[in-house]
Amino acid sequence: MEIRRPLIAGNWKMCKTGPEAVETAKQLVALVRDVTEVDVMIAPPFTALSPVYDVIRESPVALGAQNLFWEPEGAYTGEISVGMLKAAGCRYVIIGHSERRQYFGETDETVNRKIRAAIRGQLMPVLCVGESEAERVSENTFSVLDKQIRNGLKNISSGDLGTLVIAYEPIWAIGTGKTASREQAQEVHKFLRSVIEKKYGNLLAKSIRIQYGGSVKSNNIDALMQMPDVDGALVGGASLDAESFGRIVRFEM
Ligand SMILES: O=C[C@H](O)COP(=O)(O)O
Repeated sequence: MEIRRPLIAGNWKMCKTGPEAVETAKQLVALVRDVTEVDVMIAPPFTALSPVYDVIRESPVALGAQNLFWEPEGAYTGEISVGMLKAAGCRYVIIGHSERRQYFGETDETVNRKIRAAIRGQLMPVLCVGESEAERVSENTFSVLDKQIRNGLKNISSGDLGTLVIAYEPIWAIGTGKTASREQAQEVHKFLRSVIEKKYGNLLAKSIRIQYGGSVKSNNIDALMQMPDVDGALVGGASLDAESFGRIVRFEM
């Protein structure tokens, strides 16, 4: 039986100071207070995690972080551990976003270490994968994604995969206004599910949630969510405004 609870997540990237994030979180809570059928998550910058948690703790909105470091503590200037994220109220953590791969040198190997640290610390990892425009044009989309998933999930057993979410974010669609068509998204999500099936079996493949990300807006979410293998969205720009993100959370099928 395939019952996957949709997960709509807002990645606020390097936007909003603490007070600005608190204000948006308050507006969002008022808009989605009665939402019960969808999991909602927002990932503000590190500096806003604790104050935002104070606003959302009694609401359906869960807190996520945008990154972590795999060591528990020590001399790692500028890094944040799983324990710190949990103490700040986080339940989710986004790992391997293409911006981190592109600008901060993250590789499949570091992504894998971060995923394993999140699982060890009982944070729900959102593993981001996606192909560039050149990789799509040269028809390498599937091989690129296959490699990102297999390397990202190296040495992770099926027992550990339970809470992991995959976010498919084609790089050419991020912040460009160029959304993948719902058919393109479905084709890739189905492929990703088949990769999980080969590695972990049918049951896990059917239960794992796969989000789409890349220029998701209030006017395209409904079409995307109608596709059978699209289980939610990882939203950037359109999640910065509570009204527009609230509408995305209330997608219509
Ligand atoms: O994590 C979110 C994605 O990078 C999508 O960003 P976007 O909705 O601004 O295109």
